[in-house]
Amino acid sequence: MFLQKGMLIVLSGPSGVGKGTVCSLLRHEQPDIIYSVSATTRKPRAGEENGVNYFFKSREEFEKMIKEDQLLEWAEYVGNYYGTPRGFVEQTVQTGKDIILEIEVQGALKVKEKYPEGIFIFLMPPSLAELKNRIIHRGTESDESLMNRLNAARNELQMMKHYDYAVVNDEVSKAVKRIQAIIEAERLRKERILPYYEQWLKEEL
Ligand SMILES: Nc1ncnc2c1ncn2[C@@H]1O[C@H](COP(=O)(O)OP(=O)(O)OP(=O)(O)O)[C@@H](O)[C@H]1O
Ligand SMILES: Nc1nc2c(ncn2[C@@H]2O[C@H](COP(=O)(O)O)[C@@H](O)[C@H]2O)c(=O)[nH]1
Repeated sequence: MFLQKGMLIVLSGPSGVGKGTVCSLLRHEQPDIIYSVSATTRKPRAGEENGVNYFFKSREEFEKMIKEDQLLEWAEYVGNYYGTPRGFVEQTVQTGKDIILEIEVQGALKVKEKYPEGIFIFLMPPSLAELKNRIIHRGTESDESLMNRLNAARNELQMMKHYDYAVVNDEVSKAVKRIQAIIEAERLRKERILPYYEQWLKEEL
């Protein structure tokens, strides 16, 4: 647990919904937001770079990170570990900058337990059939991984109720605009409304 200065934003949702795609455009549109790079034991996909897309680790290295409490959250997802390096997130919010974590649902709910002041956004597919199309057309998964990811998606969709916001990714640019509206509203609440509210409570009537 750490004292919040910048906002911690969690973007989560089932595999293939478009979290990475939406985050790339958001990153372009909103360069003031910092992106957390996760650690994983998954093998790199073509074009992925260590330290840019993920910090790629062996299972032993990842388990050492868990033991040394280096991760803010971690989860085992369809056979691999994924986790958020704690130090970078803590330093970023301490310096007053907003950070976004693009993570799956089990990990997001762990962050919510530790850090309920975070902003939790669930990215939804227009339909399950479209979700399946998107993972297939990405062309990165084996048949087994595809089935595992779709099975996980059914459970993950039920966890949507634990999030602050649900955003449909029908069109990438529209989804990004919705997320930007959420971030703007949350910034206004935090910077312009909460400080006055605390002041009013101290006033003598
Ligand atoms: N709004 C959209 N309409 C059509 N296709 C989309 C849309 N958003 C993303 N896609 C496509 O869907 C596929 C999955 O997107 P992406 O890799 O961003 O998903 P993800 O949620 O990050 O997946 P994972 O959790 O597995 O990393 C990609 O091929 C991407 O181009
Ligand atoms: N709990 C966490 N989940 C993470 C993290 N980084 C990424 N992810 C999620 O894992 C799945 C699979 O990712 P893929 O790159 O293999 O397709 C996806 O939902 C990611 O968002 C993390 O640090 N913690």
